[in-house]
Amino acid sequence: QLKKKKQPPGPKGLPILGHFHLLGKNPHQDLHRLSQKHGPIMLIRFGFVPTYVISSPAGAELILKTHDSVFASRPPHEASKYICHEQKNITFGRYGPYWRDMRKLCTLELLSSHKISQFQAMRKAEIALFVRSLKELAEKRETVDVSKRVAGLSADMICQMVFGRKYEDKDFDENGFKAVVMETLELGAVLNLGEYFPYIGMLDLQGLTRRMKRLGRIFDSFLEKIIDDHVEKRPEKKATLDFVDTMMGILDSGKAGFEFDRRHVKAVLVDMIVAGMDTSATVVEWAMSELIRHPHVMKKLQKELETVVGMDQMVEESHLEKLEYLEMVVKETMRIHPVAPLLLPHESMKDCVIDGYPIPKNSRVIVNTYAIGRDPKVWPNPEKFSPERFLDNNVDMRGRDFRLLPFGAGRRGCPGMQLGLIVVRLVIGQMAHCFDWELPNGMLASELDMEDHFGSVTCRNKHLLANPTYRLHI
Ligand code: HEM
Repeated sequence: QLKKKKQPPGPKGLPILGHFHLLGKNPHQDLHRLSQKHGPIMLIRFGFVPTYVISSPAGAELILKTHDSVFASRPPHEASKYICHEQKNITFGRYGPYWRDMRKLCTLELLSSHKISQFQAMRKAEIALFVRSLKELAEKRETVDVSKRVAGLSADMICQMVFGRKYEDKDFDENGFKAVVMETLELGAVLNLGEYFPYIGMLDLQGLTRRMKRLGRIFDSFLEKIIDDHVEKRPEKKATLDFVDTMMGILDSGKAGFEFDRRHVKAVLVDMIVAGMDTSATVVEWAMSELIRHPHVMKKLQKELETVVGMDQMVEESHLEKLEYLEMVVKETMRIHPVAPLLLPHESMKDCVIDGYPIPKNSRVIVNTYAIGRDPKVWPNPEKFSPERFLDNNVDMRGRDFRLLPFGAGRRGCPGMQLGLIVVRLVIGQMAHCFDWELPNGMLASELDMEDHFGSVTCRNKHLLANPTYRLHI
């Protein structure tokens, strides 16, 4: 029956290869351009795998809400196979009882409001250290590598939640902690021909399998060591259990109620580090870039901070609720610069009809939130950075409004959203409150390079450099 229906439009592909050749370094932008020509539901082919690209709020709603249960799986993912014990992680887990149980366990035990609030004091302490070190650089009139500093702060915060301590680069592997996480993110997003052409996969022409196996070994020995350390030092005396303590407690108690051993713990720990670390840092990096490029927006935000927080104290988490303009700045940043512009790939588990078009079982579906965020039919004047567009309209960014989906929506929506939003609002608010920022060497706002670097997390292509000046009265 499906075969009789008309396929969605799409560009002309090459025999066998399909459409690989149409995608360059920033595929979200290439797909955006193609969808402007071919429409909001577009069919392309990577090798033998049909891929449906959705670029409208109505299309996204059909995939992530109306037919959520059909599209809640992930395609095979080589990187997770090697690094996360045969895709036993949540991010790339295939839909099924194991993924459902594990996701529920993480949501309840690791990413709940209760757990997040237990780490509030840690976040406060880390951010105070961060501000102090920026203040020292400001006094010396030094230029700050904002991207690098924010990534460092985010890594310190997530490592303390997950492992109970910070890690210096040298503790991890000779290449450094950050470098290993970055390589994992890169391999997680790379177009891996092996996933599309099984025989080519066996040849490993891109050398990816070799790199993935090596990363898998590095992560594994690092995590084994950490787990052993935790098991040795029983956590009874600890006031706050980190993620390793919590997971090992569940493992020891045998109460998980599903297959749950060290492999599963390790796979999920990789998830938490990789999904939690650079996502939040990248939102902050983009927000600071836009605030520096738009001084009137920065001023308005600082005014709000002056009124709500005051110049004689730093921003606290308890202030966040009242910082409405800050919330609008965060929404506007994620509209124009979604850190996961194509979300993560979804896969259909059954044949389904979407807007009259047949989508067969085992197809890939990509929701292009970058295209939705820049569609003039959805957002008037979409290229303009203007937080005021969210004034008095209650557009939700938490998965209820399909015009703005920085965290996805539905069964596969981001389970770390609450934590991510606290961190990004707190760090952006703090940076704007404590400092004025200027581009270095008299660079004009219009000269700041705003190019994307696509990956599992789509960040700035070039680091953001800026000069801070301290502005608080304490
Ligand atoms: C502001 C920061 C963040 C943003 C913008 C973000 C965004 C996203 C997006 C777009 C997805 C994919 C949704 C889909 O495929 O439909 C996702 C999935 C996920 N995120 Fe986040 N995320 C953030 C922070 C975090 C944090 C802090 C954690 C945990 C520590 C986390 C853990 C996860 C996990 C485990 C998944 C996979 C969910 C699944 O496949 O079931 N994220 N995130």
